Amino acid sequence: MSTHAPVITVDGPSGAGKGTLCMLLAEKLGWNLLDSGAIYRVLALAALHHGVDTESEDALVPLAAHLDVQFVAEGELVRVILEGEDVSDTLRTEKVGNAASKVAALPRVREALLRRQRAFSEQPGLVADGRDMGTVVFTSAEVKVFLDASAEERATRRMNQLQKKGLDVSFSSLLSEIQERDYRDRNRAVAPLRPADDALVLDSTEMSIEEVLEKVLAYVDAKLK
Ligand SMILES: Nc1ncnc2c1ncn2[C@@H]1O[C@H](COP(=O)(O)OP(=O)(O)O)[C@@H](O)[C@H]1O
Ligand SMILES: Nc1ccn([C@@H]2O[C@H](COP(=O)(O)OP(=O)(O)O)[C@@H](O)[C@H]2O)c(=O)n1
Repeated sequence: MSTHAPVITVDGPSGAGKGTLCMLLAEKLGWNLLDSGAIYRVLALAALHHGVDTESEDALVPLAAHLDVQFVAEGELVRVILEGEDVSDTLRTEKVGNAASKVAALPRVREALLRRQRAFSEQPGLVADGRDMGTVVFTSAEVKVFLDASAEERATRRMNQLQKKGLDVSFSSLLSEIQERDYRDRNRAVAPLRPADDALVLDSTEMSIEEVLEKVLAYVDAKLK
């Protein structure tokens, strides 16, 4: 049995900059990284591939328990392999994000994915990105951050991100998708999106990526001392 590894949790809504911050933190500290949203996305995609209803808890639980997924580090990128197929690009679409937030609202589905997420906690430490990392999955984490930003700023960031990939997207449809997903994530009965009582809450609306990283690194230093 391995000794306890320290954990930093970063929770918050879509587009707040969690993935970016977690990647930079993991790189800087040389720690492992858990993108828990990718696990919910993979499950949603597996359901779509197998024609399983994304609202049927009974059908989704066995799929969640037997998910054949691998996360393969490739330089700075992590490739996601589902049932032998590289699904890294498909996974990031809004369609899959939206389906992920539907499967993620089902209590027994969340339960089935808990162990898989906790298994990422290995030496020398873990940076965990999600919605309930600090409130449910790693409640005794040494450092907890809740990263937020206004919905308009998050939709703008997502639009720029998609445009850089050559995708044509409308701001208004992105904003309403983000608002719909926020509402579902914040109001579900199990593991709703909210800051842990002991989390540092950071509103990044007016902050650059560098400013967010600097502030969080200073907080991590102070907490781990
Ligand atoms: N503080 C920030 N200011 C401006 N853009 C940001 C900031 N943080 C992240 N971004 C950009 O916003 C987009 C969404 O960030 P991401 O890390 O994927 O968010 P999340 O994981 O919370 O959904 C990315 O293109 C990223 O480069
Ligand atoms: N720990 C987590 C992570 C994601 N999720 C769900 O999975 C969806 C996709 O998560 P994500 O982190 O990949 O989404 P983005 O923030 O990248 O848009 C979210 O909208 C949540 O509904 C969750 O319920 N719990």
